Amino acid sequence: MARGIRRFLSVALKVLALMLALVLMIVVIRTVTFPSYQTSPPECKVTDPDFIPADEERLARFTSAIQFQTVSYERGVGTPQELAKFVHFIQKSFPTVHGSPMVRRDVVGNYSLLYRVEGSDASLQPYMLASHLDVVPITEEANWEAPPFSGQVKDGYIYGRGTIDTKHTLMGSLEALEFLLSSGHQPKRTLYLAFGHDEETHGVFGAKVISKVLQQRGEEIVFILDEGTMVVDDFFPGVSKPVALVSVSEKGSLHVKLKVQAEGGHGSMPTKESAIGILARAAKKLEDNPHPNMFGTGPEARMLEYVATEMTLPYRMLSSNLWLFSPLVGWLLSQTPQGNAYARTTTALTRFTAGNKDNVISPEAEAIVDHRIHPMQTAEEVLEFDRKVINDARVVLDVKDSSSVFPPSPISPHGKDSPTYAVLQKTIQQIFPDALVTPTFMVANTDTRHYWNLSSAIYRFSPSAMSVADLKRIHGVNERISIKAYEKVINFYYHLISNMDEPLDVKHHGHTDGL
Ligand SMILES: CCCCCCCC/C=C\CCCCCCCC(=O)N[C@@H](Cc1ccccc1)C(=O)O
Ligand SMILES: [Zn+2]
Ligand SMILES: [Zn+2]
Repeated sequence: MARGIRRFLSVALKVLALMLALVLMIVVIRTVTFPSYQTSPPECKVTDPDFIPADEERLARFTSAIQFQTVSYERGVGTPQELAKFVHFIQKSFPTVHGSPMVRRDVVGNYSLLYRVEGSDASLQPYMLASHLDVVPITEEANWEAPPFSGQVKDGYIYGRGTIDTKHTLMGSLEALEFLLSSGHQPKRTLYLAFGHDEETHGVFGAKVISKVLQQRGEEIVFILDEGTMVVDDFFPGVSKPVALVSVSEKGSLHVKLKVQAEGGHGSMPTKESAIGILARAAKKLEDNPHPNMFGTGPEARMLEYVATEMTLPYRMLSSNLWLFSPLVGWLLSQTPQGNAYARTTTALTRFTAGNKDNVISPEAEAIVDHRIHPMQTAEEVLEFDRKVINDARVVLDVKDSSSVFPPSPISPHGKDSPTYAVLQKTIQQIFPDALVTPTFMVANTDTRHYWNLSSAIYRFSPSAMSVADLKRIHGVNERISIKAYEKVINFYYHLISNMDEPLDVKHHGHTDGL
């Protein structure tokens, strides 16, 4: 009997050792042979003579744009007078764009702008560059190094709300178009510029209406480029080069309203539990029980695979073997707020409302939870998960409103077989020759959710470089962009518009990516 067990154990150990050796062999082979998704940068770089300098005039136009306080507060609550002034300023600042017979400009939904620049070849499908006119409100004004609507230049940086979200892309694309049209150039392919005025409050009066207008015109857009992820200097341990993150998809959204109604009364004679206490416990449970780590089940894995061959050995091994190491990489990512946003559906408690008097027990309390849904999850699954975690019938969970719930976006074509991704990659490499380029998804949302019906190739990329630490300036304190970075923004659009004069085809570089 004992001999039988010994024999069984010995065989089992041998099988285990064999399996381990096999796994190790696969890991090593994949690490060594993993395909490179990177191509060498094209010849033409930003130092070419046909380069638009951010001279005094262009800089002055940009800093003036920052001075318009085009704040969106809530759905339908914004700053109409500031928007009207900003729209007028744009018209005055780009006389060639606004005077050209090739350009049709429509004001949509009172303040949003839609430009159509007629291409010389009507057989080519148009493309569209999108941005937005509005900005989020100011927080912690006292902590800003320069007043938030000043556009002040300090140590080579322009400070102000909107400098990176996203008046830089709005003004940069207009500067590029103004330059091109002033030099007598007519693009071959028709180009739209679309600037919504309420992106920061769901875009229902701006981008949604622009989308309807384009749909009524029967437009099919070959690709759309909106604000989005950017070139990140310190992307991931083991990658020394900057990485240009092109978002080919976007997380879904679900804002959940939690509501508790309980007995109110005199503050001197409290019952055991209050609406505030019940709601606070429920909210804390949600914070303490995050949604499952789903790294590796969606398009986020591509983000690391595309740069795997450029990583130092240990990280290269992990990224080229996500079939095995996804749980470990997912855990590593979840250690920072930015990485965690790629790994799972996030849960943010953003509002908590209750009570209006120091000595009155509030009979009700409400909170809002802002979920951004991982591409492999649905809003229904997220709501169900929350209900189970809270497990308290006194807490009523509801979708806040219809505009705050939408699924993860479709995934746009990417990789070397996608001509639209390829033209973006080429343009990025012209402006950021050191950067690696990789697809990813957006962890925040953009106006593009209103454009899904117009194009199957929607990209979200802001052509400026920053460190991961600088990401908190977006919607935060001391939002800023360097003059050099703004210059690159202008030249990115200039090169992109020029590149779009060439036929959209695929250059066969590197290896097949199998996508
Ligand atoms: C491996 C880790 C690498 C980390 C790299 C991080 C890369 C950069 C990630 C994110 C970039 C953020 C881009 C910011 C764009 C902002 C767009 C925006 O703010 N949209 C609003 C729209 C909205 C949604 C809900 C209610 C109102 C408005 C948003 O998403 O909040
Ligand atoms: Zn934005
Ligand atoms: Zn924003």
